[in-house]
Amino acid sequence: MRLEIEDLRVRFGGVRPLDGVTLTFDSGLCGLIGPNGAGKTTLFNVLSGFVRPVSGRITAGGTDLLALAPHRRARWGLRRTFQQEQVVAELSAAGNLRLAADHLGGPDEGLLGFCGLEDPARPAGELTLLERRRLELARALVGTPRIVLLDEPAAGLSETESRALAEVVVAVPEKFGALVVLIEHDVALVGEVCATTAVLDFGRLIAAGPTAAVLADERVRAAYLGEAP
Ligand SMILES: Nc1ncnc2c1ncn2[C@@H]1O[C@H](COP(=O)(O)OP(=O)(O)OP(=O)(O)O)[C@@H](O)[C@H]1O
Repeated sequence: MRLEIEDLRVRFGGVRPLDGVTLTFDSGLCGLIGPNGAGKTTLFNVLSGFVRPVSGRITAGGTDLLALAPHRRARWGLRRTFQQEQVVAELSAAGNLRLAADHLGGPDEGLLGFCGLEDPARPAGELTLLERRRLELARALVGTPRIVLLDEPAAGLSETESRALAEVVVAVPEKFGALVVLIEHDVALVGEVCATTAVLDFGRLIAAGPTAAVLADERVRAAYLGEAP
């Protein structure tokens, strides 16, 4: 599933969170990194339809994504998670999944198990942070996901927990045939799990390609890792 973004521009008053971004995500698990305020979440918001760009084109597997209303993008197979938790504490894990599946089809019997949640009956409010993140991921995989946007799913998790969650994330592209874009602050984790990575800085793309080369790029080190070029 190829996602092509062309000359994308977003303005919030005088702020330009995306300032002419052209970028292709090809397939598999792709990293999206950059300093705070670089425009990563805004890009997800444009892709999922929460923010309308002033100009640009987005084509996903040949479909003009911007021409589709947000709910039609979801039905088409666009999924995302948010930085703020979406799970309902009073509902069971399975109940949360059913809620997400209401308009999107499914849920698949094995989805919670695939995400590492063994007890579908447990209320979400009793789950650990890692388990809730597993549930958020499961919610983003209901129906037929074609593009899955994950906005810092490992935020607040320990290193061990992040790796445990990443184990599931890396298995998503093959299992579902979906493109996964992962926003992640832990650059080491991105280096471990993402074959390709794109870097935003001040609303512009400063590097993209094979992750190892991108992380070694001088502009990336200067902008993102705080090292002098
Ligand atoms: N609704 C909004 N109104 C005005 N400015 C906004 C709005 N949303 C985001 N911004 C600004 O747009 C820029 C990009 O923000 P965005 O959240 O996309 O960055 P980010 O790369 O996801 O950052 P972080 O890593 O901190 O989540 C920032 O300068 C932010 O303050």
